[in-house]
Amino acid sequence: METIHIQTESKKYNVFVGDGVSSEIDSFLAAHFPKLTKVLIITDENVAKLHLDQLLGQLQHRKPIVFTAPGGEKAKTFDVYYQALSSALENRLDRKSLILAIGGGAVGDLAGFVAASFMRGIPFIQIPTTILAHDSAVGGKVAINHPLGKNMIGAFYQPEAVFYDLGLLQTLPEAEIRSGFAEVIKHALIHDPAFYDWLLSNIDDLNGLTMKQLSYSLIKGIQVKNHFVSQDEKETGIRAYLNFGHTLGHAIEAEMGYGNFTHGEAVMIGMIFALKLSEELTGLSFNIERFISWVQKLGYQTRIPMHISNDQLLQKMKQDKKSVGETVRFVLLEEIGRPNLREIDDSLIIDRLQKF
Ligand SMILES: O=C(O)C(=O)C[C@@H](O)[C@H](O)[C@H](O)COP(=O)(O)O
Repeated sequence: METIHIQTESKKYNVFVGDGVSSEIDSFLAAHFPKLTKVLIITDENVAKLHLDQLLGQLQHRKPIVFTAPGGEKAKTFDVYYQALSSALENRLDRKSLILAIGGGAVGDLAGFVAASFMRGIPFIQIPTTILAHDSAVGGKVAINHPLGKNMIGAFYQPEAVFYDLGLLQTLPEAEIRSGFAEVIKHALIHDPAFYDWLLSNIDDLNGLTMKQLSYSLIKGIQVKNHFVSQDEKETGIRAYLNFGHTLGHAIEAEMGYGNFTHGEAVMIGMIFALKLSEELTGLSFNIERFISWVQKLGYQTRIPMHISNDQLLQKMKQDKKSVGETVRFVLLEEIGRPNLREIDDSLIIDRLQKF
């Protein structure tokens, strides 16, 4: 087992990574929450089928309450958030209760926001079941979506611990692997050129990832994440670099309808667009053609779906949290591992979207 120490301004906690680490949760609860009253598990319908019995088995004596959300981004609506809070109230959770988030990014975001807002905040633990969650489960961004924008209602609220059980990742469908691995590639591009080179030379088939490759990729990604969140928990500065690829990525997701296009696949298109802008505006010297053919081989789409209008995308980008006033800001790269934030004119965005 590998332990990564996360240290933000508000909280220190550990991310435990390894095959079988989720079997340590009960002893963690006993050691750290001796006065624990109730446990609410928040999961989704897909994860529940695959992993819930195994986790319930070890927590049986705590008689956990289970709230099951719909799969994917459909978990991150006002309605589902309200239902989860109602379940916490009806089952009489109190301030000595705890929430366990078992699932991917969407479940973690929902459960974290329920934990942050229930009685003004109760503890929660993340048990990620996807590759994407190496990003979303660490750093404390918790949120639900609004039809006008992704993650628009949320908080910065850190978990007590993250139990990253690699055994739970064995059943991931291909699209989910691709979605999560896009964030791994993002972490390498924004901060770690050596890791990027390693990915390029070692990863050529996302379905054939070995346990060693997977665990190395996740650990490296989490370390990059920690680098940014430990210095800027609330995104007043460098944390925004973690949003590389997300300005256009979030707009594509919103235009496609949440859940109809995976987060990571939208971010991959956003990263390619941002790399092209970087070449032009920051002088980035990078072999984009090689990058594109590598990610195409990994199964990523590299173009914006045809039916989406560029004007609509621009409107969505203006609602991005990085925008200031009406001006859209993109994370660009000066070099691999050297990001910066740039304001980009609407006319340039529209023109480059047309040529993309
Ligand atoms: O943790 C962060 O900070 C990130 O920006 C990570 C992103 O990969 C992640 O998708 C995040 O949820 C998006 O952030 P948002 O602030 O644009 O909602």
